Amino acid sequence: MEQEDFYFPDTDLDLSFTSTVTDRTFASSSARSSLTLSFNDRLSTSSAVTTSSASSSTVNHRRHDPHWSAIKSAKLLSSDGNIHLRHLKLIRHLGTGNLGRVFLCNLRDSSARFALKVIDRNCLTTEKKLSQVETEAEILSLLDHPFLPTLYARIDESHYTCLLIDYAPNGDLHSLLRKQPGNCLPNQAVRFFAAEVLVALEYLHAMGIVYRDLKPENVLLREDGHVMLSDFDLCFKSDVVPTFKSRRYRRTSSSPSLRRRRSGCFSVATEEKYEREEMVAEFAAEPVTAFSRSCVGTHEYLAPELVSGNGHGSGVDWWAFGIFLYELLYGTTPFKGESKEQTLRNIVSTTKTASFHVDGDDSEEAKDLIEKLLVKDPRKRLGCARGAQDIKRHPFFDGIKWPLIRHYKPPEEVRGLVIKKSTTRAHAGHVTAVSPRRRKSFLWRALSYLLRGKSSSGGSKNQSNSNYYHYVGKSYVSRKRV
Ligand SMILES: Nc1ncnc2c1ncn2[C@@H]1O[C@H](COP(=O)(O)OP(=O)(O)OP(=O)(O)O)[C@@H](O)[C@H]1O
Repeated sequence: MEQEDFYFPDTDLDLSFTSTVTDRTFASSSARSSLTLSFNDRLSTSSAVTTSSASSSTVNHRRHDPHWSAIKSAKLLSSDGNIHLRHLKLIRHLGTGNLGRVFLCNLRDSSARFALKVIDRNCLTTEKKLSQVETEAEILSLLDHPFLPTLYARIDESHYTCLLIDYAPNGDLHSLLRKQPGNCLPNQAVRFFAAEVLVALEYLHAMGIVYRDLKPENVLLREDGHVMLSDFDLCFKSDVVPTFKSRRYRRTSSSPSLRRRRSGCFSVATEEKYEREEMVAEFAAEPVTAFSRSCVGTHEYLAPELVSGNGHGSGVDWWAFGIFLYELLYGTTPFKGESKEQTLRNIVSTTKTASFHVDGDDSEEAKDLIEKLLVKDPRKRLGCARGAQDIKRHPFFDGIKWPLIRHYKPPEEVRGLVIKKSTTRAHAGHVTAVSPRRRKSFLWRALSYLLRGKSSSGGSKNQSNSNYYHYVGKSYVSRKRV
């Protein structure tokens, strides 16, 4: 069937959003919804997020990104220098969330694809929902990380607020899990996805942002198979004081000489362990003073301190990370009861702990990590004192070179994960490699330098000599001075 295009007419906005073309809606019917129950909205150290315009300027390292180029061109052509809804072409409906609908779209005369989150403010019945829209827009405008979406533009027109962000065509992890035998992923794939989510959470915490809605449904997958956390309406923002300290660290690990099972760049130790002590310089930026009383999140992922309503901080994300790991490995969550109330009772019960019904070589380290994350007292929970650093050092993640994580190969063997090869390279370039344009200009300069040299040697004798003496004379003078 031929795909019908939708253009935003200049005047009648309502018609633009009555798209009947619905493709796969990523949120499956079994997806768990987030709840927002407020015990007390006063946030002690957290600052209320205020409205701001969308990230308007291109950050330097992304200036060659095709999305930013498309935005720049559209702004140049726009009479007032801003992106408007009339500049966008809707391609299809991607899904509907708590606040609005999400569409796949592109800018007219450009092939760069975006996701457009459209929020009809007239349909938001409570102040809380309106403030969630502002929270999401504000958090998005702060982000600049490969595992988090970029906000290209915020468009406020009529009663609509629209957020133009990165499109993740590979669906979400929840849908991917449902395609696997036993609804769970092999250990290597879990290590890959969990490591990327951990790095994204680390970044959010370093910005003072507590995420509060980690679950596979909110982990979207980019075209190149890498993750992109989504949904920031439940976040809260707090102060964070980064620290950089040296610390003596006792490390249990496998002997480097032992054989390791490999899968791409990720490897799992299978044999003996030994202990060694290291001095490590550690950067930690955990918002340890973050405090909120709002009970928000998804039942099965709520931390006990969140359920009890006595106040919580960034530790709720590390608890949720433990549940997330458990779900990826075992296909279910550890405290799930027959009803939502029972689930909450299981979470706060001091006697109920996560049970592990699957055994195997690989699961021992995962089990240990999950147990350390699912500690009911947040003061004793892994990650709550120094943040992601402590979690990264757990043996479950042994062998991962964290600074290179963006360049690891996604687990292609996972059923239903379609990875576009060309974009993997293109995206990797976005992080560290020299961009094609810079490379071109470098080559051009090198070439013109060579050509100048060539014309000097091949040109008239006089010119050649003058260049030669000039060079020798200069270097002679400078040598003497040194
Ligand atoms: N950037 C994106 N790329 C691709 N699909 C997306 C993108 N953002 C959202 N979606 C899809 O659109 C649907 C609606 O997303 P949205 O973020 O509005 O709500 P949600 O994830 O259901 O969360 P909530 O209702 O809790 O806010 C989701 O099913 C999601 O998979």
